[in-house]
Amino acid sequence: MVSLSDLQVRSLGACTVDSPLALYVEGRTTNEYYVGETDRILYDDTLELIASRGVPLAELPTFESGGPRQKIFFDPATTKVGVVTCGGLCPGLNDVIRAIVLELNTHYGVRDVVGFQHGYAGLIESNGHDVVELTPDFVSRISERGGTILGSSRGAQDPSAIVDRLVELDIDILMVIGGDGSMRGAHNIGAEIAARGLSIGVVGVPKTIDNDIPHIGQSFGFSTAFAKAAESIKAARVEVEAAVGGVGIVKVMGRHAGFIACYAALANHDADFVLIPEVGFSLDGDNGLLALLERRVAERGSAVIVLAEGAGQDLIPASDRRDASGNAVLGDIAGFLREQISKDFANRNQPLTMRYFNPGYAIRSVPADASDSVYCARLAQTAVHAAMAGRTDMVVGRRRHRFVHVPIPFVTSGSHSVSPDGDLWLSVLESTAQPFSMC
Ligand SMILES: Nc1ncnc2c1ncn2[C@@H]1O[C@H](COP(=O)(O)OP(=O)(O)OP(=O)(O)O)[C@@H](O)[C@H]1O
Ligand SMILES: O=P(O)(O)OC[C@H]1O[C@](O)(CO)[C@@H](O)[C@@H]1O
Ligand SMILES: [Mg+2]
Repeated sequence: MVSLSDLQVRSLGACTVDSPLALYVEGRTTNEYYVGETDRILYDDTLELIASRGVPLAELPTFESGGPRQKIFFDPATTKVGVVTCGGLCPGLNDVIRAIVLELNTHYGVRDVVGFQHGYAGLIESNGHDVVELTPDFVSRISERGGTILGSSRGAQDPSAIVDRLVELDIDILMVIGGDGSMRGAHNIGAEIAARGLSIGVVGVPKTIDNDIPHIGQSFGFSTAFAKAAESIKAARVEVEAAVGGVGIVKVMGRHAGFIACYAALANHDADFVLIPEVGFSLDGDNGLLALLERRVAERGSAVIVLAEGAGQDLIPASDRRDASGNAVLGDIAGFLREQISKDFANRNQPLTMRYFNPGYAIRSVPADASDSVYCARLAQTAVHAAMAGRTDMVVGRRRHRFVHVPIPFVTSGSHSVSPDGDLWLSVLESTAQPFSMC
């Protein structure tokens, strides 16, 4: 059960420096669009949930609000900030970098901003990666490009060596743009900083096209990524409708969470089946995928399956392979399904035209769309406000339209996934007309 103490954000110390942004917030109190500095944002969103806690108002779990403060911890004239991007690519990484640099420069007057190349590896001196000066000019057009101008990487790095490097370079704030693994790394760096009694802030902007980081609302780039995946589903629909016995399989990313598959399928209602890691399915039996597929092709002439890469892993031999960061390398469920479906149609002498689409990296290497660009900029601005106010070991998020600060240990204590009992999965079932249980 979440408690207020889980949501307390760590601070480097008292805020005693006048913020250059003080005028913007002077005299403002909480309203529909703004949350006052001393006010907090509710974790629960229904009366019943709140009432069920049975605690006084002041003890309800609540988040610290994001946004500029009147007083800040760091003196902008002497503050140096480092930025790093880690893990897989995601639309909007460059938008976040750009907005961090511009917010620091334009509003706070922080001139000293540097970028570390290729993730945490760039913070290990012996790796020999250059430290890049991030100026407003340098970042002005970068959001037009996909990827990250800083590069990224996976793989473990020693937090002690990273803190040595931060100290050597006089960094006051490290901004980490990365996924769950990166945030675990950021927490370890923050712990090493605290153990040495240093005043270096570590603030994260969570990144994941899988949308699997909990408590932050929707992650940036997710919407761009699923829109791109939806293009392949549309193409699959066109292909299978023109074929005899057309069956399309569209495999999309989603190691442990099926959000991309669900949203991409819902985007244009072109899917007949959506298979995700959170909901098991069988191949055989009256309610198994093969029988259902056979019936759907008989009824409608064709079918499209949207497949998250992490779905149906229990149907194929388990692999103990891991990537450099320790993430499980998944088995090839798409290859397995193609083979099984082909065999099944052949056994029944039913014509089959299989069309396989794997949009793969194409959905995460594109630039952010306009909506995601706005979201990236606002998350980055919120992260800068938090960092300048001395907050540390935290990430920014947006819950029910309010920007919030979330402690890193809270976001890394679990993961966000599609609930089989939730309204998103119900929408998918309604859209595809696939049965509630395929087992
Ligand atoms: N448990 C952990 N503890 C400390 N550092 C970690 C941990 N997991 C990952 N990291 C570090 O964070 C960086 C990125 O991690 P990872 O490759 O898992 O990607 P990620 O941040 O989770 O992004 P995504 O999974 O969305 O691509 C790597 O340098 C890795 O060493
Ligand atoms: O090939 P890479 O870079 O390890 O990334 C693959 C993984 O990255 C993710 O997109 C998360 O960033 C997963 O969905 C996917 O399995
Ligand atoms: Mg991850």
